[in-house]
Amino acid sequence: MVKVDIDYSVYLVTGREFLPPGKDYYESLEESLQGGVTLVQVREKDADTGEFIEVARRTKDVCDRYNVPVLINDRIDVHLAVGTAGIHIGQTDCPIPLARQLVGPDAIIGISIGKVEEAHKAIDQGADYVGIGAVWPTGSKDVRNKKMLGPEGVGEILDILGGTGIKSVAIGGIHLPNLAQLLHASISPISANHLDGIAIISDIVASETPKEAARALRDLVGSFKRVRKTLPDPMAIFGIPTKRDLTVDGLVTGVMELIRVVKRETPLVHQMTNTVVVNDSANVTLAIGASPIMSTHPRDVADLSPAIGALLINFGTISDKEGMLVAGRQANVNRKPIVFDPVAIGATSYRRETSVDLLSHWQPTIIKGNAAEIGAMAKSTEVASRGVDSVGSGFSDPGAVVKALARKRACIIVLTGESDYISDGSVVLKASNGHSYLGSITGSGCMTGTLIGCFAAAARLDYLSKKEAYEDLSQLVQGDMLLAALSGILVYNVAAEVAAERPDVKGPGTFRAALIDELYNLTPETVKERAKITMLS
Ligand SMILES: Cc1ncc(COP(=O)(O)OP(=O)(O)O)c(N)n1
Ligand SMILES: Cc1nc(C(=O)O)sc1CCOP(=O)(O)O
Repeated sequence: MVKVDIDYSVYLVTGREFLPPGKDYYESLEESLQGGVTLVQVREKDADTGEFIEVARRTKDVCDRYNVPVLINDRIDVHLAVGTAGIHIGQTDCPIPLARQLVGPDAIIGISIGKVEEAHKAIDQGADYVGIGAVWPTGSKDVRNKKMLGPEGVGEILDILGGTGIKSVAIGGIHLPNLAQLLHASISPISANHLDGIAIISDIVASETPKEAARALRDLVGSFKRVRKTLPDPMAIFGIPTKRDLTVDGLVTGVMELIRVVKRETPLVHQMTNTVVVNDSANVTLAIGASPIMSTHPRDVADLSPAIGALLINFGTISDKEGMLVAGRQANVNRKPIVFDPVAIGATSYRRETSVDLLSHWQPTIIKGNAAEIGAMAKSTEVASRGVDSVGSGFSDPGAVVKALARKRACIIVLTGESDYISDGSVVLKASNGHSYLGSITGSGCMTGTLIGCFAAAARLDYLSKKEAYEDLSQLVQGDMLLAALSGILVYNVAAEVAAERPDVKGPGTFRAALIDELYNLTPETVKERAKITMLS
């Protein structure tokens, strides 16, 4: 026997107990193979040995017709009796070295892991692949004694596996609506290693139409893997959406174009923001030519999602967490950019917990914060917070902080301050426009988040309007989100400079009104003339 070459893309773990009433197991299995399942594990928790062997044998007969390998869950004796491609074992099952002796060198051995230490052990012991879980809660297995990893936890484990040749699938609570989020957000921070596939019970087995369920999963995983393989920069977090001139001049030209796109397309920007700034946020949105909608009810936000261009979630006065959970999840499902503004996250444990909860439900595209907020997200002790403000002199190396956090969170990070720092995990930009009056009006940072949201919507629309563009279901967002973040920062700060120079501006009150006027009147050319950008890496 030779070790079979396995495609882990869509790995069906069987579960006869989860079939819809009246659905035959073998019929469901065959339909799922027709839909594109690439690997099958026979998992029988209640069958006695004879029944397990019979189910495994018939399962293998069906899978053989589709050239799809079969593995056996836990039971080496059943694998040996039926002659399947290998086994899947858990942490408390037969240890890998003994299993290897029993199954021989050519059988596939996969092991369940949920911790970094278990990943190291799987490497040392020569596993062929690992099943990383549980990603999310699931009704298919009692995982209450396990830590839910979330996509970020999966990414930490993927970094350990990077370069070892060991394949990886994620398991637990994976369904079509959260699949793009999982694939994107689990790209590992250091080596940009990504999942080879997903292991699924209920999304396929419990479906009345397993062929369609399997096909949708297969298309999405296939597309994701194809995009990753063809990236010019394999370390990039985002699939490169469009050609980009990565020079300061090129970026400024891109910002000028996005300013025009906002005015032309008037994107609808859904903002769940705090009560202090709702009115100002809506006004700055209108001033640059976008259209605001400030809805918060969970039912309302779900219905709105297909129509919006981008979503801003700012939890300055958290009163609508349910709505934020739903809105973010729907934005991921509909592939709309999400700007997350974790206002004063370091100030209270409730804010920290809420942030963890929100970010385990959906993947942000851009996180924007001041030094205290970004410091809290990066678990840095360099900067402390007082209410919504930062105290102290800031980070010693802000560029390194935003770059590392961008890789860890698989999103763009914007750090605001006297100078602003923006990173997509590869490039780091420093932008140094602005005026001290911005520190004297309330909600200044929140309005920056709003404008970044407007430009994120524009960047997506701009990309999708290009001749060569197509909507790729495996990409959480498309469009140049680094450029969107830079545009929001530049437009806001340049408008502030122009406003502050006006003779009628006497202090924060007149400045606030003048700022909205200058956002309204701002031209791409003025932004070009005044932009102070440095590329740090
Ligand atoms: C691909 C894959 N990953 C993980 C598991 C879980 O296996 P295990 O920990 O042995 O738990 P049981 O499946 O035996 O309940 C799996 N089966 N497949
Ligand atoms: C069998 C299994 N093992 C898990 C682990 O975390 O090791 S989670 C799980 C159940 C996966 O089922 P579903 O796709 O329906 O969520």
